[in-house]
Amino acid sequence: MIVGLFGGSFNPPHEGHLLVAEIALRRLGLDQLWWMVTPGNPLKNPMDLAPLSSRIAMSEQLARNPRIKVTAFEKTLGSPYTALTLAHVKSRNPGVHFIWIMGADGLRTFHRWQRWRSIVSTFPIAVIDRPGSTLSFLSSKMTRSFEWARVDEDDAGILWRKPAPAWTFVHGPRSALSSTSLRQARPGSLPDC
Ligand SMILES: Nc1ncnc2c1ncn2[C@@H]1O[C@H](COP(=O)(O)OP(=O)(O)OP(=O)(O)O)[C@@H](O)[C@H]1O
Ligand SMILES: O=C(O)c1ccc[n+]([C@@H]2O[C@H](COP(=O)([O-])O)[C@@H](O)[C@H]2O)c1
Repeated sequence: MIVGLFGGSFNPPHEGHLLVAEIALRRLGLDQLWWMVTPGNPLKNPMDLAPLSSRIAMSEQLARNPRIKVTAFEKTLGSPYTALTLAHVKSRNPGVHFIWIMGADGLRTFHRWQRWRSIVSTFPIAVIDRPGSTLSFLSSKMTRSFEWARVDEDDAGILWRKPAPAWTFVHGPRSALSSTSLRQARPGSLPDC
């Protein structure tokens, strides 16, 4: 069993997220993708965040692929920190191969995530291209520190077999959508916090 972990604020979810999920399913050879709606990104302003229940409901409406499972179990864990989530997931699911999935813009701040080196050492990471961040791997502290652990994109389909640290950068169709632009275009459309 190969499972992709795709964490996000999804505030709101959009077609760009769906594209990332579909690319990950196909290119990484995933059996499932867990669309993990965070209780709150520790690096983002909570004032801008719609309630978890509405971000879950909107995600479920958007992600109809039966191999995509929308979940918010980090809320139950009581922690928004990815390092802790991954340690929990790993200990609870022996025998399952996990891959952490993120958009290329995430590389810019990855070294500010709590215990980021431990994240890199827990599961392989697939970075999916995003407009404006195609070259983020050149300057990211994470990718520079772990340059030796880069896996060729041609081997994305066997990334799950590689012991962490291992990461790859996946190119493909791109979407310029962002939750920020949607919030700005439809300021009244999200439920009040
Ligand atoms: N258009 C996109 N292309 C590629 N990756 C994306 C895209 N939109 C979001 N992602 C990735 O999806 C994950 C969740 O992103 P998030 O929910 O923060 O959306 P966002 O559009 O970046 O939101 P915001 O504009 O509020 O920061 C992150 O890993 C992010 O990099
Ligand atoms: O663990 C951290 O310190 C940390 C810091 C920033 C972001 N994250 C996680 O990164 C994922 C993407 O967040 P976002 O807000 O960019 O969609 C989401 O699962 C967050 O919980 C995690």
